[in-house]
Amino acid sequence: MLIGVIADDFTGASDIAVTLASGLPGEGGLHTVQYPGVPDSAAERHVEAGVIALKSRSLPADEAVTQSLAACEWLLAQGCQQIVFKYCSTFDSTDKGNIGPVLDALRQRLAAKRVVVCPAFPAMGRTVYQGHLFVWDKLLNQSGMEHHPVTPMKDADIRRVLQRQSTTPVAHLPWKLVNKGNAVINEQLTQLTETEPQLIVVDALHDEDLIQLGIAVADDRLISGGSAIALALAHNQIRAGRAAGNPQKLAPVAGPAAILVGSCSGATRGQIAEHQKRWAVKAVDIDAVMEDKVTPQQLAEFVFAHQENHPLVYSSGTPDVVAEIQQRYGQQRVSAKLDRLFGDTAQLLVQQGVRRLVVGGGETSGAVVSALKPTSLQVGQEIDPGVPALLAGGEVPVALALKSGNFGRQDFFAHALAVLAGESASDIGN
Ligand SMILES: Nc1ncnc2c1ncn2[C@@H]1O[C@H](COP(=O)(O)OP(=O)(O)O)[C@@H](O)[C@H]1O
Ligand SMILES: O=C(O)[C@@H](O)C(=O)COP(=O)(O)O
Repeated sequence: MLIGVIADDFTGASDIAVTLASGLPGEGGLHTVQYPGVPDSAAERHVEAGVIALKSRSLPADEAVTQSLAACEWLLAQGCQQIVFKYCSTFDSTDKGNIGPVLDALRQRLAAKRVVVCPAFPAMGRTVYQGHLFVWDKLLNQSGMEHHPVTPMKDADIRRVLQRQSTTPVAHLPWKLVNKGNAVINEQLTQLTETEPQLIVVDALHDEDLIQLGIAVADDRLISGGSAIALALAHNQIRAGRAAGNPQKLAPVAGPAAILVGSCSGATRGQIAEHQKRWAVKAVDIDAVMEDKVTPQQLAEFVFAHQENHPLVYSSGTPDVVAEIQQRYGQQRVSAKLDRLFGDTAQLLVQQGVRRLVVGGGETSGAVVSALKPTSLQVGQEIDPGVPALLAGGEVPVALALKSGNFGRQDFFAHALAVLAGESASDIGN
């Protein structure tokens, strides 16, 4: 294994996995496998990039650190020369962690003097300029992320957000220097860290900035960012003659399907509304969930009764509704109950024959995949930016798509089911 990634959630893991598997256009990528949690045995020899998906974004910081260090040890034992810590392109975290504490711990473990921090993902409108994170034309704290149910983002200055979480000094590399290309970036990163280690927030507006940054840090032991930090990482390995850039293909999976959605983002709520115009949709009643009155069996019955209509089950609510529910029951209790319900439902659905599963939301995806317990996920074609088709091996293969809350076209859910089955969008009546 050449490159090892520690991802703080499951959708983020598949986002960076497809970036590594795709590589730069015309060059090919790395043979990439996503692991749900730290594996208890060695990776297969042909794996060039291993992405460990943790559900650490919402854990207390000390637990996130312990899990991230365990992931790092396993990746090092597989031979990785470079470790990437992948967090969200909207830098999802709280003042108590977890990005800063995990970076501090990994930096010490890997004796890294300079660690780049770049959540930019230009394909999805996330750019970093003057140390501030934008989502399209809005500052992060005015983008809707200020209402996130678990990690509300109320400050767009990534330098300030990170410094509140980290004991390592935070520096900044502005775009006017990034724009000069990889040699200048490399030189600047070294200069900034001459006297002491630093976490360096790097501006990036275009994919090309991230490609130049990726080339500049080719020999860094530890780097960090959103998925676009990996744009040039396959290129670095191919250029060094350590990888050949072979494409990866997954066989399509037919059979019963279900869509489970726990993301409350504006994008996801729009996608649910679009889905509802044509297909079968069921909202779960949160009060009933909190009183244990909603069972996986009920949800499975709905799914199997509507197989012809791409059945979708969701818990998602508007910011007002979410705030009210959280006030009544407590955020952690609500999330724990919903995670459990979606995980148990996914398990039952697969037992009863579901072979294609699309999930909306990072935490929700973590709950679903953890309940299914696949040992690894093969990475296939990109369904939409940042969302690949995945294949959970085992006795019965299950095709998965794990959609980040904020990602995906308007008709994502039906489109993803079609792609997993190897159909074109027109086959589902578009
Ligand atoms: N109606 C609701 N009220 C309160 N919390 C909810 C509701 N529906 C889902 N949640 C919780 O909101 C969180 C959404 O996070 P996640 O699944 O990661 O989505 P995203 O990818 O948009 O961040 C989960 O913890 C989920 O359990
Ligand atoms: O970087 C991103 O935006 C995604 O890869 C990601 O981490 C998604 O997290 P969720 O929005 O919680 O699904």
